[in-house]
Amino acid sequence: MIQTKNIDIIQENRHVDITFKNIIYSVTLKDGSKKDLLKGVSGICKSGEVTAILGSSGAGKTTLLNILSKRIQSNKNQTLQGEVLANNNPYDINEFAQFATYVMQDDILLESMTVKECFEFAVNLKSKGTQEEKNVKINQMLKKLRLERCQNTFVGGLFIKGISGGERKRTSIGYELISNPSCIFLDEPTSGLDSFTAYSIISLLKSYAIENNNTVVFTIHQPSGDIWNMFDNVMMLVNGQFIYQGKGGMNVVNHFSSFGFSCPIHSNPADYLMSIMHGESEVNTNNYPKYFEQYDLQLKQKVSSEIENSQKGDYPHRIIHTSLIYQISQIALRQIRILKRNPILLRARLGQSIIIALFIGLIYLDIPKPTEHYTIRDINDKNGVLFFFTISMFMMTLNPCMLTFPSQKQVFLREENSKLYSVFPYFVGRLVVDMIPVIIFPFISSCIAYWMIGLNNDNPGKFFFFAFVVIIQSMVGLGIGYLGGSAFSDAKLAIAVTPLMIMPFMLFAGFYKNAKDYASWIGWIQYLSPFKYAFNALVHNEYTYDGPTYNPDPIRQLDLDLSKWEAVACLAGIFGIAIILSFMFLSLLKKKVQ
Ligand SMILES: Nc1ncnc2c1ncn2[C@@H]1O[C@H](COP(=O)(O)OP(=O)(O)OP(=O)(O)O)[C@@H](O)[C@H]1O
Repeated sequence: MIQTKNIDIIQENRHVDITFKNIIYSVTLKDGSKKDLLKGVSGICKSGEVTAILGSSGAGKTTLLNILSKRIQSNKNQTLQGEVLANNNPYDINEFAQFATYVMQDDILLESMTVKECFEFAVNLKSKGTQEEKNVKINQMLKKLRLERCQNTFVGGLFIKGISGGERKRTSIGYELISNPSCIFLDEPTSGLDSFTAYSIISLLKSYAIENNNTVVFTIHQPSGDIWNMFDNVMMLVNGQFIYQGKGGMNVVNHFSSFGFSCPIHSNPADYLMSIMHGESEVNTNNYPKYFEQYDLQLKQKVSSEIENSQKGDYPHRIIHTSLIYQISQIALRQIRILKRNPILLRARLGQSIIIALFIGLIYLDIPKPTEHYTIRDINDKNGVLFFFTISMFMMTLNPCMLTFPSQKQVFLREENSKLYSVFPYFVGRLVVDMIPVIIFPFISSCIAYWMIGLNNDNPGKFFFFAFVVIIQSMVGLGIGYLGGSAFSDAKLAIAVTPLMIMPFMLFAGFYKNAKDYASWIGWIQYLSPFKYAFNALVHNEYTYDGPTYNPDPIRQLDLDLSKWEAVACLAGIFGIAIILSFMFLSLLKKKVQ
């Protein structure tokens, strides 16, 4: 056992043979019928080899890869039978992460991180050694993947211009390879890339397989001749069944020519085989029974004996326990970077806080105090501005949160799946950093508007309590943003629905209608409204003067019964509940994705 300051690692034999026996996977469709996606397939992916899973579109390649990486399990809509083993031992999704990693087809990376920072993040959380050793690893990976030139360029995305598609794919692969897993599974690592980049990626994977006897398995659509020659092991799927499995190169060609399907000279074997495999042509589908028959006759037995002779023993256990504090600090540091690198968003929020505060201040400029000549309209104005503050501060936090939380959620799911960290540190690391603007901006707005409006200045405590309530109300906006972002699996739905769901609670704040006047069948909703509690706290703070107060007493008129601290406690409670629920949804979502 090797101990480092932050990490515990147990490492044993690196070699892993993945075997699977008689995998039958079927799903129940919407109309209640059953569809068999894999029909009893068995096979082996050996260590030190590159295994390519080929097949026409919809043949079941990704499904097989997902089953091997334990992302598919039986549930009420799908049944999975058969065995998947690593060195003859069963494993689950958590054990999978101890010796293997999965690179999805979509490159899910944070757009405002540079290539090098992505590697640093992964290496810090999933690798042992001193910082110097880690730096060496990072530089080696950058060199291997030919990413040195763009190492300090942002990954980029919708809002930030970044690296090219090929560089992005290599970054995604490097992000997983840097922790040096024994097995790597990749879903279509070459899709959308030019032939040279595709070739360089497959040759990198080939050398990764050879170097340490690692196991490399990927799905691929239409490999070029050069790429085809690099496959050690080829699996070909048609309609959820194998038509070939065994050594690559000429062995595949020879197998098909043995029963009359000879590849024309000068043709790329992969192109030829795809042409006799795809299901669009009736000639092909008529030939499928022949392919299956020949597989059973010539290859099935060989595959079975290879499975029998596969490596036995334990698979490597790379148990990595970085401390919770370390994980939180890494996530928080990354969040700070993201925050700093979205200056437009930050400046927009700052501008918004100042402009809204000035605007409110000018509209409600110098409302007369109880000692001055005032009218009932002045009290109404004051109620209005206090209520408007509770809404604007809430929405100013909710909106940016709704914009960023769902997109980062995908990154979280990917990284959690790779066991870089768990839900709790992610949550805390993010929350701590997201709270910074939530505290600063409402405070700035309060500083400007409070004095312009001429709110209660009996003592400095009045202003600070006002700012405090406004900040907690913003925190509730953040909590609800987190809740919406984690409860809906679809980001667009979350952005569209969450603000709409919030609107009715504004009606129950006790401003538009007196708190005592709601019908009993619906009045209970007010107790769930953060606007009620924030408004209640602000009203109590404002209308409790040391000297004479307004007449009639606005607190009595509004029937807001809670004391200011009781209201603050309820507000903080809503924030706490929103955060806990959001944490639970994120944990559930994680399980669902697996
Ligand atoms: N949960 C599901 N419910 C219904 N059908 C499904 C489900 N998952 C996959 N399929 C269907 O199963 C078939 C195999 O899907 P899979 O994604 O494995 O194909 P593939 O070989 O990877 O195809 P492609 O190369 O186009 O990505 C497809 O027809 C797909 O539509």
